[in-house]
Amino acid sequence: MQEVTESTKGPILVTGGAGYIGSHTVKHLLAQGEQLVVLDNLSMGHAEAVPEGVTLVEGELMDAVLVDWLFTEYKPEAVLHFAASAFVGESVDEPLKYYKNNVVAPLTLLDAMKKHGTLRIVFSSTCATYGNPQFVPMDESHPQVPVNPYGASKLMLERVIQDCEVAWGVKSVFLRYFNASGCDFEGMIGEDHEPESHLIPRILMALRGEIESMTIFGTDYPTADGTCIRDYIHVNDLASAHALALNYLRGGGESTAVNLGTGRGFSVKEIIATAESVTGLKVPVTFGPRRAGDPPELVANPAKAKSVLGWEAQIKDPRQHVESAWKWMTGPKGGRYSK
Ligand SMILES: NC(=O)c1ccc[n+]([C@@H]2O[C@H](COP(=O)([O-])OP(=O)(O)OC[C@H]3O[C@@H](n4cnc5c(N)ncnc54)[C@H](O)[C@@H]3O)[C@@H](O)[C@H]2O)c1
Ligand SMILES: O=c1ccn([C@@H]2O[C@H](COP(=O)(O)OP(=O)(O)O[C@H]3O[C@H](CO)[C@H](O)[C@H](O)[C@H]3O)[C@@H](O)[C@H]2O)c(=O)[nH]1
Repeated sequence: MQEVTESTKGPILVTGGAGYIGSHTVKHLLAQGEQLVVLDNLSMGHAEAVPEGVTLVEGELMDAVLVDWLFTEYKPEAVLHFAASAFVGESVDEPLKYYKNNVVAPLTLLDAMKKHGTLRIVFSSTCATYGNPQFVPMDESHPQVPVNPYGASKLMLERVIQDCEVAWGVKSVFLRYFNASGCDFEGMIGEDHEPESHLIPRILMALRGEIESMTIFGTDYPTADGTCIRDYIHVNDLASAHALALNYLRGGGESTAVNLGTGRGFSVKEIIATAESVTGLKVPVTFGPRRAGDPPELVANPAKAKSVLGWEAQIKDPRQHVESAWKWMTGPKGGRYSK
């Protein structure tokens, strides 16, 4: 591996850097002295989530002229590609939105990378590419048979990037995140989706009376308490994985795919109990049917991330996930950006 020094670090293009995971990663990379430019159409992201010192270009990934200009202007040496539509349930109802935004739009990005000779990409993939578990914990060799359009769209882009490597040499790290959760511990950036469909924010919104109750989607899964099990990975752990993946590629690492999870699963009911314990408040709960597209259990085997990238989750206790999300929601911004 080649050594990465300050002089070998060039600018990084971060698509979707104004979003939830992107903005936490931008904060982390900025603190490491990286030069960053964010492209985000602010469909889900927030200008306020992008820190001072980072250029935000508000625009559309699908806009070939804009994306070409970005590469000419900033000459990025690598791309962190977060921009996507990312709700499993919505993808079942609106598959075309997912195939357009998660497969078609990034082709513009890859075209520009090819044209400008940018040969490194870290791609936000997902455990949703695996589908229903054939064994748990799931390692990267688990068959990829997605059970929702979101997972299918992410798997398609993995394949597209692999084909581009054969054709013109782009090197990639596919980071297959499990369930991103929690917020930065300072409480000044966090998760603010409209609408919000993720479990922990929905629980906390119910606690704050922002919604009447939170609905548990399915209590008849083949799990100990009948609710779905997920591996909740703290957003700051995801941020540090991106820094390591970037330096791995800079050091000449071969293309690879790694799971990002803790290796431990928690049921929906266990997360609700954790939120009640952290806040001392009772969550108003209703019971609903299963949500289409939800596998019963998704838990990572994260061993490869450790051996290849030297990464391991540091924030494994779900209490810390809930505490940091609660801090964001009850902090000065009240869990919402002003713009
Ligand atoms: N949240 C999770 O649990 C999770 C798990 C696995 C993978 N991922 C992946 O991680 C990435 C980030 O997820 P997130 O939770 O931060 O989502 P997010 O919606 O908060 O962030 C995505 C960002 O991309 C921007 N964007 C979307 N389409 C765009 C386009 N066409 N042009 C320009 N900008 C665009 C949005 O405005 C938003 O700021 C996504 O690719 C998602 O699929 C998320
Ligand atoms: O109000 C709610 C919200 C969620 N859930 C349940 O909580 C679990 C987690 O759901 P989330 O919506 O928080 O997360 P998903 O597992 O659907 O999806 C997230 O993680 C995936 C990987 O598992 C994807 O990559 C995706 O981008 C990301 O949104 C699921 O069993 C879901 O059915 C509820 O019971 N009630």
